[in-house]
Amino acid sequence: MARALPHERIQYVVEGGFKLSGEIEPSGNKNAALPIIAASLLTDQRVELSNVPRIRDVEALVELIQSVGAKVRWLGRNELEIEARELRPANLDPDLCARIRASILLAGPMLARCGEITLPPPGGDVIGRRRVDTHFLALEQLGARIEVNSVYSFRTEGLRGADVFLDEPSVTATENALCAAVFAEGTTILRNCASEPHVQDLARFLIAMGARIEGVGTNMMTIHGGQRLGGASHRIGPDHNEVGSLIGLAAVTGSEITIRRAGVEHLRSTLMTFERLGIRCQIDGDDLIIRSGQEMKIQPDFGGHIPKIEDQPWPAFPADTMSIAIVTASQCDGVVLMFEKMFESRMFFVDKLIAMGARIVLCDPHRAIVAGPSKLRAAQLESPDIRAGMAMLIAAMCAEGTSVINNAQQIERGYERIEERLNAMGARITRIPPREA
Ligand SMILES: CC(=O)N[C@H]1[C@@H](OP(=O)(O)OP(=O)(O)OC[C@H]2O[C@@H](n3ccc(=O)[nH]c3=O)[C@H](O)[C@@H]2O)O[C@H](CO)[C@@H](O)[C@@H]1O
Ligand SMILES: C=C(OP(=O)(O)O)C(=O)O
Repeated sequence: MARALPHERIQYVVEGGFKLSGEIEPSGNKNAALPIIAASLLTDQRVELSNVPRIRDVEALVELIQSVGAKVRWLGRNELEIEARELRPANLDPDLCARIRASILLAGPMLARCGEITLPPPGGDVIGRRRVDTHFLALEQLGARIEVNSVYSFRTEGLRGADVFLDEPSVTATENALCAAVFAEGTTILRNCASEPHVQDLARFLIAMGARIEGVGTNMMTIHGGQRLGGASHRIGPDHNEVGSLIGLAAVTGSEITIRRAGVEHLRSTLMTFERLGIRCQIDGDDLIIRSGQEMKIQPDFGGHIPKIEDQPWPAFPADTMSIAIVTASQCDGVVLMFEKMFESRMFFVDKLIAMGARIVLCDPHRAIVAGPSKLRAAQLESPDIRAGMAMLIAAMCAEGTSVINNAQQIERGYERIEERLNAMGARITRIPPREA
């Protein structure tokens, strides 16, 4: 049985009102690293991954793949070596599986390599109902039998290609189906699939291992399966949600920063959304420069109508950047409707922003009207999930006084050494307990 990661409780003490300056590079994308680590189980050869974010979700998934027999070694702070010569489809720690959404990503690769796997239900951010139906739909059509009790048992006598229409473009279900399909005999067509940068990154990794995949970056991928996959070296792409968080943070604190290697090709919808809030970033190659003194004026729709910022499946504005857009809008001049269509609990954290002085009306679980700008006061906060936690950190950094963010381990599920990296640019965040050297 894997050694469970401790449930450490972490607090950030944040002194507000300090401007940032300097350069920062986003970490590797959490939601790319997780499926790519899981997909490393598809080969018995050596895989080397770089730019792997050293975050809690990654540490948890690393423990899980070790518990099924993979040999894993950190070669450097962000370099991971994985060798899955022999795998056994057992011994998964239910507590660890329940902590991360990505534990479900073991289904496709383990079905492919071992023909079976039993998984306790996955966890992840508590932001509303998290469906697994699309995973079952896709894997069943690719030849798996699935029994659902208190655990999910997946079994197959042999995966085979199929023409699969996903009932929704689920990110992790697309990733599971992709891993199963590259191993399956024959051709698979995945229709209505997700195409987020992390899905594309996984596909590129699989191609580097020898898979044949067409349509990467679109909502229809064709996979010619059955190739024996080999080892590969792969660099995880930058985290566009972290870039969005840094843009919001720079704007509300009136800072001037440069985000190096920002992965500009994947930022169009993000940049467009911040422009709607009156925040313009300068693109310089793959770097982004956010100047101080942004206009911060919400751009109305034609005719002066109240504009709407809504998340949608890729390539539209990503749902995971919505909480950041909300806190940023609270510091901009004007009114905007924020519309989050996916998770019914993700917006509840706005009550904390309201308590800090933000002018927000939560209309229903999916819609909030934000009227800005408002002066924020320091507060005692509790981070419910990764992105709300980051939004609170941003609020605390532009508030007057010293705030305390409890449950900051949630933030650390997705953002690597964030207090250290922001402090290097002038922030005043104290982590309790301090990090071990
Ligand atoms: C480990 C991992 O990768 N987690 C991500 C993954 O979770 P996860 O894969 O669990 O989320 P899913 O994609 O399955 O679920 C979200 C569903 O809502 C749909 N949808 C999305 C946006 C929108 O505005 N309206 C809408 O209806 C999506 O197309 C999808 O069908 O994808 C989510 C949606 O991007 C992200 O929040 C999570 O961070
Ligand atoms: C919802 C998120 O992650 P997860 O799916 O891993 O819970 C997120 O990254 O914002």
